[in-house]
Amino acid sequence: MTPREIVAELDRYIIGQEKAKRACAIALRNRRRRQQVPPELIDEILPKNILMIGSTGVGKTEIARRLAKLAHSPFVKVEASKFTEVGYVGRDVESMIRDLVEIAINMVKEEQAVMVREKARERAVNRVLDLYHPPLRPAANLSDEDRDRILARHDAHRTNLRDKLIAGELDEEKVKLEVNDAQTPFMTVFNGSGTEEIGFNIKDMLPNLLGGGKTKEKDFPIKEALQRVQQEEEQKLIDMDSVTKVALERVENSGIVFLDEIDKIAAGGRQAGGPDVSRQGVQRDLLPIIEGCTVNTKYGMVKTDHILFIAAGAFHVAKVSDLLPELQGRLPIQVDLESLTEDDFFRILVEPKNSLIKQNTALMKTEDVTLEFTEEANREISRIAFAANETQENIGARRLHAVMEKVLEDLFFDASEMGGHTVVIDLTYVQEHYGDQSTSDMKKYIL
Ligand SMILES: Nc1ncnc2c1ncn2[C@@H]1O[C@H](COP(=O)(O)OP(=O)(O)OP(=O)(O)O)[C@@H](O)[C@H]1O
Repeated sequence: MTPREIVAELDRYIIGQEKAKRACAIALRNRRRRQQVPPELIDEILPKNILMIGSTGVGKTEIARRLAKLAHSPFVKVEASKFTEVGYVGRDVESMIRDLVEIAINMVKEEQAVMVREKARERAVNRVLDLYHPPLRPAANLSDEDRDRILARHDAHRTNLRDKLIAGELDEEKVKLEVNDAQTPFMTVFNGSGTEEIGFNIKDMLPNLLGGGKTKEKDFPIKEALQRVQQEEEQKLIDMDSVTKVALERVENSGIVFLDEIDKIAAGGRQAGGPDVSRQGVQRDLLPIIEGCTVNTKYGMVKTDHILFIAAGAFHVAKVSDLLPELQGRLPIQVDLESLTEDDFFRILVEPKNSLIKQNTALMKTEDVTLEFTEEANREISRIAFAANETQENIGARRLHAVMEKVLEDLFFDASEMGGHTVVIDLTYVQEHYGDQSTSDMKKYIL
């Protein structure tokens, strides 16, 4: 996609923040451009990583996440303040690459699962049918004629059952499945790096010790049995070697890491606590990863050269210049995100493809309740959210979620008994349902 197309696509979800959207679109395109230049030049061209500066809830993560979705990129969001310098107890910075790989593995596995789903479903139907009505083994002393006749009848019956099974008519019938009887003990292994991987490996190595080898039979309704067996068959059909290969390639060539709260590891960023030296240590550890190095993961080595890093922070206390100059250099594209206005709130409420209004309307539809918001109601919700941010903590557009939840609380409670009705959320509805003195007389609003 060209930067223009990327921005147009981002516009469908994110209101305003034009500069940030442009910067991200350019960075994404430049990564591709850099991958295509002659190899001897690649090292000369610094990757164009981004630093987004803006308060909480103004769309920083949303832009990065949407960008990743557009590019089908593995995406991970990590908080820089959670890291500790190598050699100290806690998460080391390389773990973000391991997390990214894990995400990519799941992503590719899911894609492959979709491709083998039909085949897995067919196998699951056959297996569950065998359990429900096993194939017949006629007695050996029968004449050929009798055997053929019995088999034909049995087959016809099975075909009939098969159709019923597929049609869901046998969903409530029971079959026995073997299930793993493992009671995996809760175990945490602390060490400086990659805690999660060590826990995992021990489990792999010593399945019997952890009861992983034992199975027992259990009754399941056919509907659930089908799902379980299908999942099992999907796992069998998925080629893990190819999943790993594709996932590693995808991380290296199109991975995106969103490094939030980068300001908290800057010198002068008071919130993080701890001495400035340790925060500087984390910054130093970040340098090689952002610049391009090789990280060892349990799936293999990963080169970080082409991973796109988007760092973000509010920089209310610390300043960008408090970051190590080398780190600033690795984040050459710096963009300020604007604070959102009341009008932005209104647009965020209604315009995006996944806007809160659309989400809640869809939720209500599942109860056969039609929800209609009037423009005045949306204006009022935006006004309340904006005012709350002024008087309380400013949490950006997240405030809209909080206000909306409160406004719709009664409705969410009652909706299950209101099927077939239309509810109009107008100005008075919002005013009456927001705030502690909500006078929840729903009847007035039901059409
Ligand atoms: N400009 C915007 N357009 C549309 N939705 C937005 C915008 N800004 C924020 N939102 C919505 O608000 C919520 C929070 O936004 P987001 O996660 O991007 O915050 P952020 O700026 O990354 O803050 P933080 O650094 O605290 O994570 C999201 O659900 C998002 O949908």
